[in-house]
Amino acid sequence: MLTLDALSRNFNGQTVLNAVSLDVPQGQVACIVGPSGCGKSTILRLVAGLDVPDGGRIVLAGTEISRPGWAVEARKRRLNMVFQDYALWPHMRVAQIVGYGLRHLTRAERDARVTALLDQMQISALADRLPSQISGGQQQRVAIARALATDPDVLLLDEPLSNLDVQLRLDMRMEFADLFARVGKTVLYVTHDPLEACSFADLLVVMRAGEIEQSGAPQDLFARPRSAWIATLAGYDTRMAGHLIPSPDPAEIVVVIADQPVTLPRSALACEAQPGTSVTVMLHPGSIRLEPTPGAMGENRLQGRVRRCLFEGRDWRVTLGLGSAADATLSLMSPRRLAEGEQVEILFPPEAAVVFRRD
Ligand SMILES: Nc1ncnc2c1ncn2[C@@H]1O[C@H](COP(=O)(O)OP(=O)(O)OP(=O)(O)O)[C@@H](O)[C@H]1O
Repeated sequence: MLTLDALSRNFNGQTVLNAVSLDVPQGQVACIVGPSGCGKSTILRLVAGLDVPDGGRIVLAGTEISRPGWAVEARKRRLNMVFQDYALWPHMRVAQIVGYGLRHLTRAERDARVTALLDQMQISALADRLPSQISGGQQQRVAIARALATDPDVLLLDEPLSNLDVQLRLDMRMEFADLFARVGKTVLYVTHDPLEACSFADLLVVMRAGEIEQSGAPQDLFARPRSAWIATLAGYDTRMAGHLIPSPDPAEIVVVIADQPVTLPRSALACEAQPGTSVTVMLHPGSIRLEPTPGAMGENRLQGRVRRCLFEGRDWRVTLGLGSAADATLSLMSPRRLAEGEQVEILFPPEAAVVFRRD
């Protein structure tokens, strides 16, 4: 288990981490996501031993490794880090780079381990190349092979895919999912892309302004985001302003959006709220339909008029205006083009919506 216990860090009087607590069980992959400057890399640097906290402590496998004014040296921690720019030594060959941390072994032992690692990362053919003679994706693999060489308990990765092109990023997500499952290490992975994180995270940790806003299994977090901001990260692109009116059933809420009532389960509401409260109803475009879902019961319906219809490569992204209210819009993906000004009815299942108080 890797434990961050009320970890705090200040720079020049500014709080960059504010009492961050997190448990990552042995062998699990935790992905920290959040906007630039929220403190993600600061956490990695503290865990790596490149920095010391101002408050709290870090415990690895039951042993304290960091607290204010004291830290186990970085090289004595059983962890390795893969940096965003890979930090490969330019004058060394791939096999030398991977074997660098194994100089205490005999030549034969080291060679065998390096061969196995190159094989595992599918870069055996590159053993004699310099970093300048291999691609970004290959450099990435070398950096990971080097990090795995000393068999650390924890692997730290800081935005490892950010320098790769879109297709390679997608391929590497799959590779990471396989690799992490195979090596069984505890992994702390920093990214600003929640969809990248979802591919392989056991635990998704959403940070904002130096604090953890929500953490949990990606599926749970995406199904029940705790704030409108996390819902946006999770792809709930459609935001509709409305207000609550009394509901005849205590298990449900009724929200009026552009004069049209919709009924939702009370569990859709992220906080306590009384009738009259202004709320934002959020939906994933994928859960909004133009035709009734066969067999679905109790779908909500809203009438709207097409404002814009933009082609997005496969489907059309349609923006609808609802009623006369300027702020009541909705976007959905349609397999066919809709004409601007066309009147349409959309449907969505009640359990697809999440609702937040609008302050
Ligand atoms: N050594 C330092 N001295 C002063 N301020 C620092 C230092 N390191 C980080 N900061 C500040 O702390 C805040 C958090 O930085 P951090 O690098 O952890 O953010 P991040 O979430 O990793 O961002 P990014 O996604 O851009 O890498 C930023 O405002 C940054 O400017």
